[in-house]
Amino acid sequence: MAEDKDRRAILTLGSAEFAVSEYEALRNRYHIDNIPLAGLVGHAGATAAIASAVAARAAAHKSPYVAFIKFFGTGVFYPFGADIFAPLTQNGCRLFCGAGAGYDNVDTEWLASQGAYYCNTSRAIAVSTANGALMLILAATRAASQADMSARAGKWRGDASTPGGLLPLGQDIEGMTLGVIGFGAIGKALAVRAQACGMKIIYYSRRRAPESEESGATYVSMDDLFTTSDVISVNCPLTPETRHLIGSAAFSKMKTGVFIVNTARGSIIDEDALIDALKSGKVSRVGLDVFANEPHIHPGLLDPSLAYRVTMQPHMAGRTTQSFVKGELELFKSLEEFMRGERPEYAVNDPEV
Ligand SMILES: O=CC(=O)O
Repeated sequence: MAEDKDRRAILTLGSAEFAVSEYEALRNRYHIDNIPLAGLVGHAGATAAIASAVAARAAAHKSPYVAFIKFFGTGVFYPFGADIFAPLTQNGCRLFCGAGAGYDNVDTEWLASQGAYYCNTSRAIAVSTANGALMLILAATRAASQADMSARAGKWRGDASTPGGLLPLGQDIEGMTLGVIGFGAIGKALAVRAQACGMKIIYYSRRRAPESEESGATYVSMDDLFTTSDVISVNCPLTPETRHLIGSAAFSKMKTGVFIVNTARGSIIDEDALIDALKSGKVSRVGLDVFANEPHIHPGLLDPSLAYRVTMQPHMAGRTTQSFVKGELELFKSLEEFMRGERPEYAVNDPEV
């Protein structure tokens, strides 16, 4: 093994737990320091741990970290911006990779201003998240939440004393129009799956996808998507433009009885407006994997008068063993590309220097 001084140094928050042999191979080529997650408390704890790892390396006269990886399980330390990353960027770290698709809690613009890349792992979780969205589409259309509550309460198919009363018949999605908002890797994977179930797919995204990637889905305006969809699935990133994209104005354009599924980010939907739309019957049922104020869930969605029309999960759609293996491999791919002096394929920003 090369002397430590010859090996470029990487700092990680957490450690690989899925693509373990590939990680061991990296350890032979690079010097990797891990900050263990156990015992690390909150954003302040992670900030202090990174600062102290950088300082310890400098005190030992070792070359500074050139790359930083945050593994799965580090969402609890959000947000990741100047305060947490400055000790690294100030010492020349120019690659930041994070497990997961969303990067709404990472200041990628600030990293770019420091000359650093941020790379996500959105392809890795595309299949699992699309499967999770399809599961919620089926759950919403088949009234799965109400059926589950009724069975657990010993009420079989319900009665007047069960929230929602007698269980409604489910609705088959075959022949329904699915409106997909956001047509990245996840939206595309969902479109293919929903089509296999006989749905007609329309989508809206900032840019139309190349025809070869549309898999038969039709590009429409946002308004057309709102007015013609029987089921709407949110699959776009959370940005200042998409915050509360689905609010009272959007609900007023939708078909009465529409089904809504969100596996992207909670704040893309205005939850107060969603609760009003559920109460008025504009929205029939929803499948929610994400919430505006995680891990807290809007009390209106938990209220027994509505809960039976809401299938919910604690942000699980992208979390499978398989997607976590792929996610770690994507982190390593970005690292290797950067180490070879290339622009990493999964970089989401453009470093300024
Ligand atoms: O929500 C999950 C992710 O962003 O990876």
